Amino acid sequence: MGFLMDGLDAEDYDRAYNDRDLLRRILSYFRPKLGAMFVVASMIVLGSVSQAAVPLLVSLAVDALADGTIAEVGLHLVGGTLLAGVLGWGFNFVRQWQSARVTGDVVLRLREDAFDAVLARDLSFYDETPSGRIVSRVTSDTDDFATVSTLTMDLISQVLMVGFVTALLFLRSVELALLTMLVVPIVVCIALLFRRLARASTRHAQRSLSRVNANLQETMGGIAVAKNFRQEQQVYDEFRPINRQSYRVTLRQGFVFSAVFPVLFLVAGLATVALVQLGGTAVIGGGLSAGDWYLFLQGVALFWLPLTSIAAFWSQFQQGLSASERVFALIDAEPRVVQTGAQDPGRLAGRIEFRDLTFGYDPGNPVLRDFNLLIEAGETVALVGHTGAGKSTLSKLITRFYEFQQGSLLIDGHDIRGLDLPAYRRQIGAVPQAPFLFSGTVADNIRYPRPEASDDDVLAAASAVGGGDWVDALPHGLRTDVGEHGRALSMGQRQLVALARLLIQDPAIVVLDEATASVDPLTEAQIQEGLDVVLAGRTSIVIAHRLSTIEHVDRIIVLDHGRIVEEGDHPTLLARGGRYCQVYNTYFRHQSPHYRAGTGFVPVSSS
Ligand SMILES: Nc1ncnc2c1ncn2[C@@H]1O[C@H](COP(=O)(O)OP(=O)(O)OP(=O)(O)O)[C@@H](O)[C@H]1O
Repeated sequence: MGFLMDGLDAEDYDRAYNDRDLLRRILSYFRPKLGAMFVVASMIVLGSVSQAAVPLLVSLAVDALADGTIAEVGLHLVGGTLLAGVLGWGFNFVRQWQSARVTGDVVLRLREDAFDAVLARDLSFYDETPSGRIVSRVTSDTDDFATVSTLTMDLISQVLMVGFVTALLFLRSVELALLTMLVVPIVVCIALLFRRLARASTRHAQRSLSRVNANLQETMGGIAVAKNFRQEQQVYDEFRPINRQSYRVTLRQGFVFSAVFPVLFLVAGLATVALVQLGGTAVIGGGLSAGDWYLFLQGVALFWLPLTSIAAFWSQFQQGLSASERVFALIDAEPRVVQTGAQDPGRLAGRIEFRDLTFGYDPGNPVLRDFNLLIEAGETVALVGHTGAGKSTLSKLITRFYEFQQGSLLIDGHDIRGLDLPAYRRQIGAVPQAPFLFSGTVADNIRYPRPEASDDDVLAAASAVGGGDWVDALPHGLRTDVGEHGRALSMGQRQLVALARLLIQDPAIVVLDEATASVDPLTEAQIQEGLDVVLAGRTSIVIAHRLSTIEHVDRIIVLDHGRIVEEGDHPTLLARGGRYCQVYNTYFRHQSPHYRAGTGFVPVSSS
């Protein structure tokens, strides 16, 4: 059991809604479709009446046969039965057509809402939630929700049908009708019990499916790495138990669902036997006509079918309910980054001040503790330090992707929490180590932050970066297709596109994570020139990996375990022989053009 449920826990943002809230929420999606739903409801009523009319007409025919009047009424009854059948088909057709439209529109809106919610989530949400699980919520869960609405319409139609048949049965024989009704509480109890089991097993099945999706998504994302290291077998070994778990959980769900039917059929079978016996005796004794008896037996079948399918309906209904619960939880997830105001920052000068700031991805385990740092407007600062020192963390706080727990972060003297976030972010140019390019042309990607930028603007930006020679080297210049994730361009070219994109954005603050991937010397020179152009006149925070960068910045900040252990410019820090020199010896020394293996160490004082 433990293994069966491994990894099927709820996500952090999952929540359980009570049935009433959930239904109210679902209904809010149907409210705009009231007109079409009215048509569907009318069709359901008319369809159920015409369906119930058929056995009634046949029972009249049986009575007419018994009392010899069939010759007079036969034709009418045949015509009536035919008409009821044709009308029933027509009503059903209109109902299906309209309900498909209602369902389609509702799912469309729900999926849009879910997608909007996904886009609105903070970066921390993506750190914690595998993307496959998110995809699963936006796609298959909204589909399951669609099933609920289709089934709900079916259920209403079934309930109406049961209502009509019950009325008919009571009209014919109160005793037999009461006997039939006796079984209803038993069926309802079974259905209710089943409802609980179904909901739990359905929830597990959905979670296990989203685990499969998440694993697939990650595998596809890292397939190149896996193949490089010949780790296909390991990837397969990881996938296998997750897939098998999904199989087992789904099987369990199937078992729960199928267990209910035999029980229901047994109850129905026993009731039918009793009715045949009692009804037959009544006909022989003359208390009931043959037609009525026929109507009863037909009626029981008509009566049982909806009841059993109502019980079976719970399974999918529960599936849809827990799916909608999952989608609503995604939509309602609380943002972690909370703005207390929406002050227009205007054009930023770019002064950044961390004041006694404490932050941890896990609040109980801070990465930065009472951290203080002042970066003046227009200053270029390089962050260096060993891996895990907190360099990226600083940049993520400046871009406001994460919420800090204590202290303050001031931008031009204003609390970052009080700024209009979209307006602030528009003035932050963030360049990750491996710049992400969207499918499209080089020009499309450069234009990305400002879609209305003219071709001349784009060309000017591209030319300003590294002299623009790199554009000529592309097969179709700016119209070159970059392929999925920019795969058609070299890493160096992608970086140049990202720099040109920054120029179009014209941010006040640039946060740049320098690429560690080595590029050829020409591209390296182009990137360096591009950087000089892009960073000029802006506040720049560079997570530095290149010697040429640290040699030219205004100030180097050496971080260690979330603390500033040294700061100053390159020559000063080198002369000091402190922590910077250790970092230099490890990461930058070998990038010197005069480097020979085992040489270039700067002395580090022992203190
Ligand atoms: N998304 C995250 N969730 C939890 N912990 C994280 C997350 N990102 C970073 N950390 C932790 O925070 C600490 C600082 O990480 P950070 O990424 O800022 O270091 P860094 O100096 O940028 O390292 P690198 O040079 O390797 O990128 C590390 O201990 C790291 O394990």
